Formats: sequence, structure tokens, C-alpha cells
Amino acid sequence: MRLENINKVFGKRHAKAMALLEQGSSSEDITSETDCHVALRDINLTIPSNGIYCIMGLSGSGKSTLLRHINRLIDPDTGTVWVEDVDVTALSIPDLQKFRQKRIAMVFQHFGLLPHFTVLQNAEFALRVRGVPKHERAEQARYWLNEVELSGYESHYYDELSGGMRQRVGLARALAAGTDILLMDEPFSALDPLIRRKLQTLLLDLQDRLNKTIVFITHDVEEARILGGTVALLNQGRLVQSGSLDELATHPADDYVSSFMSVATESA
Ligand SMILES: Nc1ncnc2c1ncn2[C@@H]1O[C@H](COP(=O)(O)OP(=O)(O)OP(=O)(O)O)[C@@H](O)[C@H]1O
Repeated sequence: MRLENINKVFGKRHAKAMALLEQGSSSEDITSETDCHVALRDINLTIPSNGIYCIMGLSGSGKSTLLRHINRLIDPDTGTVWVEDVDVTALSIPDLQKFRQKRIAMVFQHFGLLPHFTVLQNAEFALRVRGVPKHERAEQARYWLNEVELSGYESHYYDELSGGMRQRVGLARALAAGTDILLMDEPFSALDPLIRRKLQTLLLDLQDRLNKTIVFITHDVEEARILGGTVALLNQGRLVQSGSLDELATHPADDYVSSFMSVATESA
């Protein structure tokens, strides 16, 4: 997939902010003149298929905003999102809905489960939306719950699950959707370190067999390394460097990359 010339500005005086952006004003000046926030600026990024690709950066650097452009939960102000030969930014709303159902599932940091649904009902949710018959969707959901080691918990509710189990349900729901692309927005960062490590291993095991295109947001260099070490690093809405973590460590594009990598090395 490819993001081309993406700009995204949030705020009320949007037209004024966009005019300043086009004139080349700095993001700081745009904020001080208009109170708008430049969340993404001139993003050009190619994400290879069939692998795990990590989006990194400090809090507020634009990671979630970038991820949400891929399934157009957020529309860009300018630019194009390509998923293979599909221009996602040009899809009509009905086509976008079909495209999302078929191609892209999402896993959220805070799970995004429906508390009044059982584990099974949550896991089969995407299939229900798609109109898959009850028996068939239950069978598929059970299969994926087994894959995430949650067999036996089908009739449990959200309140009865630990954080790790909740995220396993989130993962089963995304996998049951049967899409080739998985967007994961800090899926493991609310979990304690041991559970987090287990879920990283589970994801790697599944990916070995499923070979999906996974775009994974993390703050954590160690987590990105475990997941294969291919990253894009954002700073204040700009893409500062992409490549392997080793490249970022040995040939940092600027001081931000260098300090991001050295803090991570010190805390490892
Ligand atoms: N809907 C919105 N309206 C206004 N500002 C927004 C909106 N969404 C995001 N922003 C701002 O855009 C910037 C980027 O936000 P984003 O959530 O993409 O960052 P992030 O890197 O994912 O941060 P975190 O790691 O804290 O989740 C932030 O300053 C945020 O406050």
C-alpha cells in the first residue's frame, strides 16, 4: 500500500490553515495563527505487503491519524491512499464499506469489544455485519477463538476477561473477518509485560501461517524489533525516516531519530 502526499489538519479555521500549509508555513506558525493542528504533513510512505510494518513516534506524532487514513476512518485533506490498485480516497461510501469489509480489519488499544456481547458474539461481529448465516459465522468465530487460545470462553462476557483475554478476542474478531490487511493501533500497550510478550509471540506465530499485511503502531522499539524491525518513524506529523531499526540506529536521518533510538537502547 502507498500513502502519497498526505496532509491532514484538524481544527475550525481549516481553510485558512490549509492556505498557510500550501504557502509552506511551518506547522508551529499555522497553529499560532489559526489554532489548527497539522497532524500529518506531506506523508509519502510505501508499506510492503505480506509482513509486519511498525509505525513509531512519540505521543501526538500522528501515528493513529496515519493508520486511520488506510481504511479512511479519517479522510486526508490532500493526497491519495493506494491499496494495490485501489484508490481508497476515491471510493464512494458504499464501495468504501465493501472495501473495508473485504480487505481491512482493525485491532484497537482498548479492545473495542461490545460489553453486552459474549466472546463468541464479539468474535463473529464482522461476519454478522456481512450477513454470514448464524451457524457458519459461529463456526468460523470458534475456529479463530481456538487459534488465539480462548476455546472454552465463548459464552463469557467482557467483565469476566483479563486484559490479555480481551485483546485475544479483539484479535480473533479481526482474523475472523478474513481480510488480508490488519491495522493494529497499539494493541498490546495496555497489557502487562509478560502478557504483552505472549501476545507478540502469538501474533508472530499466526503471521507465519497467515502472511497478512499488518500495520502495527507501537511506541516501543523492543516490540518493533520482535515484530521484524521494519518501521516508519514520525515526528510532529512528518515522516522522518523509514527502514530497518538497524538502519535507523546506524544512519539516523536527524537528531530526533538518533535520540529516539538511543533512549530505546538505554532502556533495553
Ligand atoms: N479529531 C481530532 N481533532 C483534533 N485534533 C486531533 C484529532 N485527532 C488527532 N488530533 C491531534 O493530532 C495529533 C496527532 O494525533 P494522533 O492520535 O494521530 O497521534 P499519535 O502519535 O497516535 O499519539 P498517541 O501515541 O498519543 O496515540 C495530536 O496532536 C492530536 O491531538
